[in-house]
Amino acid sequence: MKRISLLGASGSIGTQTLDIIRLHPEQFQLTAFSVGRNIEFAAKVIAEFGPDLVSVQRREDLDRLRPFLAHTKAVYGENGLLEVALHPDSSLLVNAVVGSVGLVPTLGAIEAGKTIAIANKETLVTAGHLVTEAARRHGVDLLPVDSEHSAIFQALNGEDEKRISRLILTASGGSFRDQTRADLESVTLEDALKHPNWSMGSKITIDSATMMNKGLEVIEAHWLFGLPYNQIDVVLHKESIIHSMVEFVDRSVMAQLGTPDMRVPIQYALTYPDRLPLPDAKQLQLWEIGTLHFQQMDLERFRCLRFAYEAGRMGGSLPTVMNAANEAAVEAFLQRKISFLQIEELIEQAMYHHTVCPNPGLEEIREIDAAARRYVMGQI
Ligand SMILES: NC(=O)C1=CN([C@@H]2O[C@H](COP(=O)(O)OP(=O)(O)OC[C@H]3O[C@@H](n4cnc5c(N)ncnc54)[C@H](OP(=O)(O)O)[C@@H]3O)[C@@H](O)[C@H]2O)C=CC1
Ligand SMILES: CC(=O)[C@@H](O)[C@H](O)COP(=O)(O)O
Ligand SMILES: [Mn+2]
Repeated sequence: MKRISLLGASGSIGTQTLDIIRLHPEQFQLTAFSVGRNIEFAAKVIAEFGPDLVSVQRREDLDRLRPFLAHTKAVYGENGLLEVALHPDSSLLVNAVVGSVGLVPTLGAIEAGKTIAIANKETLVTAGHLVTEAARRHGVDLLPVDSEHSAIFQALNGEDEKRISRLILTASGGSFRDQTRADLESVTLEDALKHPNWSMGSKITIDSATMMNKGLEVIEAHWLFGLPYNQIDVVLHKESIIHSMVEFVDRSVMAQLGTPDMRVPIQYALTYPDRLPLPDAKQLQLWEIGTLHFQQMDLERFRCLRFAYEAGRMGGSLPTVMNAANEAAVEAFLQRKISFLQIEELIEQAMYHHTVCPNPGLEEIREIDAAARRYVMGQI
């Protein structure tokens, strides 16, 4: 029996993780979980799974949750996320929270020797050097949940990194893949939230539309698989059937395919190195799809992808700034305070304005993250 702590249970990845736990009650048990503001959902999870611990984002929400607690202890805020991650009975942390708020609980769980199933890419982007170094020191596995990284992990199948020549991430192109830059001047929030292939939380859906999602994923791949940026490529593949590829030194390319369904990589991270059936996942029938399309990425059309390569290559605190500026700008777009194209303008300004700190520690990361958010808010 694997006992699981789950951060971000009420989100898109969180609810699908609960589906997997529900599907295999003999394999998995939910020990502790967090939500943000969705208290009704937390009450349902407590009634169904009877976990030991729940964390909510805000202290004032504890009163709303109290009538549903029974034997479940309730905590709140960033310390609450850490307490969930550190629950002594859990051996696995599924980090499905959105944003760099996931960093401290991830580092805490690694230091406590727990396996990490990581969906929360912002944590790896903002402080990949700290997370991977802590995982190495404590002998902890970082198991990818993100579909592209799970695809690479599966295609690698334990091969030594010396035999890899290139990682090839696929990008759907997001909501505006067929629009020109001129078209982007007048797109709306509603348009941006319509992802062609995946149903996901609002922040990542906007990231897909700006192509920042792929930028974050390039940096995530660098940290998870230890390859330099000149060995990480992106190809536009509008069907999202090939989830990513690995090219080996002999030019052989391994790809992982499947119909778009996040429960597949989530379940693989939970069962690794084993596999379990997922009977109601739609079988891939290539004849139904007929044709798969591929296109070279245009880094002027998708400027956020260029920013991410620049931030990743420069390293130090620049990825922290890019990530925090993106989080703040996307939040402002979701609140209709800025236009779609202002997201990338604000990120570029924040990166330009920052003096890079070469090897930031946790406290510096937190300060630089907060400063980048303040900078973006000050420009709006
Ligand atoms: N959705 C997907 O298919 C994929 C997602 N990812 C990554 O997984 C992560 C989660 O994405 P997704 O599930 O789509 O996001 P959602 O927005 O659907 O869910 C986010 C979760 O985090 C909680 N949350 C948000 N802010 C805070 C906070 N400050 N403190 C505590 N909890 C908070 C939310 O709580 P509440 O709703 O209760 O307020 C919710 O449970 C992201 O990093 C994303 O990039 C990666 C690959 C695919
Ligand atoms: C499902 C998943 O992993 C998302 O990150 C997805 O990849 C988004 O698609 P694009 O960023 O390629 O549009
Ligand atoms: Mn992805």
